[in-house]
Amino acid sequence: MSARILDGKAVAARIIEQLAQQTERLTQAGKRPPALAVVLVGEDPASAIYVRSKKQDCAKSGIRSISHELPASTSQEALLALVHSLNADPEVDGILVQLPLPAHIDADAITAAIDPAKDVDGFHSYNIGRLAQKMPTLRPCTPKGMMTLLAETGENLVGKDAVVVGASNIVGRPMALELLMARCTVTICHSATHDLPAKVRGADIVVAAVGRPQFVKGDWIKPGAIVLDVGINRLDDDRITGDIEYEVARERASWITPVPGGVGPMTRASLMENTFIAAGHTL
Ligand SMILES: Nc1nc(=O)c2c([nH]1)NC[C@@H]1CN(c3ccc(C(=O)N[C@@H](CCC(=O)O)C(=O)O)cc3)C=[N+]21
Ligand SMILES: [Mg+2]
Repeated sequence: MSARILDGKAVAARIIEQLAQQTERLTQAGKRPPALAVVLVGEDPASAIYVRSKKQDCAKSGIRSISHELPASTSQEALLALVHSLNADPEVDGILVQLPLPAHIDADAITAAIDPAKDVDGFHSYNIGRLAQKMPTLRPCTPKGMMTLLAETGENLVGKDAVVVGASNIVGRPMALELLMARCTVTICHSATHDLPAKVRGADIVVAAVGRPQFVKGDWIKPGAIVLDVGINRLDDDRITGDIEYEVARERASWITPVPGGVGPMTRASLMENTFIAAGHTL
């Protein structure tokens, strides 16, 4: 069997097209479009590329993007002051501070300073806590995008065994909470997990979010499993590859996300959706 492809790029384009129609209706009704403040500190080339694509997504969605590009030498106090002013600005609905931040800045303190109602990344403890209590508010973008892709499969998720490989605050943990809310039985694996292959072999749904190329081997995949690959690993020749051994995995999976063109574009589409929600609109 060869897996069906979960085409994140196509699904994301459809979501953004629908948001564009919604903005059109808002502006025709005399309302302002949703506004997203994007804060970039320093010159990390990957971050600069991501921020540029987020601005393009805003343009396509009709969202106003407000860009703040600060030097790498920016102090923690100056960045906190910017966050506080964006929190207080009624023209700003969503705030995204691009990660990673320079080492001299405490990223957790910045995340905590963002008004939870404007936290379109869904990283703030309040938003994570709401998700943990199955009363989600703004949901972390990458997990949210993966849940949208799972819905695209049309499969009933209830009772499925899900294995999340990677336990980060921004992907693995919130993805486990999303899958739990969808009534999967969830196992979170991390660097201290014993016999990872056995855990993955039992999974109906596999999520790989470890940030190491081809870390999850294709022959660990249970035949018929749904496979979601969060990895964006840049190779020496500038191509990108996922966390899963794709060529082998796709011969066993029922559905699989490609890299690129899978989870990444869905993260960005979810960010646009969250900006609408933060602006007080329903989708
Ligand atoms: N505050 C904050 N929020 C984030 O959501 C955030 C962040 N910081 N820092 C960096 C990571 C990474 N991330 C990606 C989003 C989309 C793609 C994406 O669209 N990837 C495309 C293209 C990949 C490429 O060619 O480089 C794809 O997978 O097809 C990748 C990576 C968001 N992040
Ligand atoms: Mg995000």
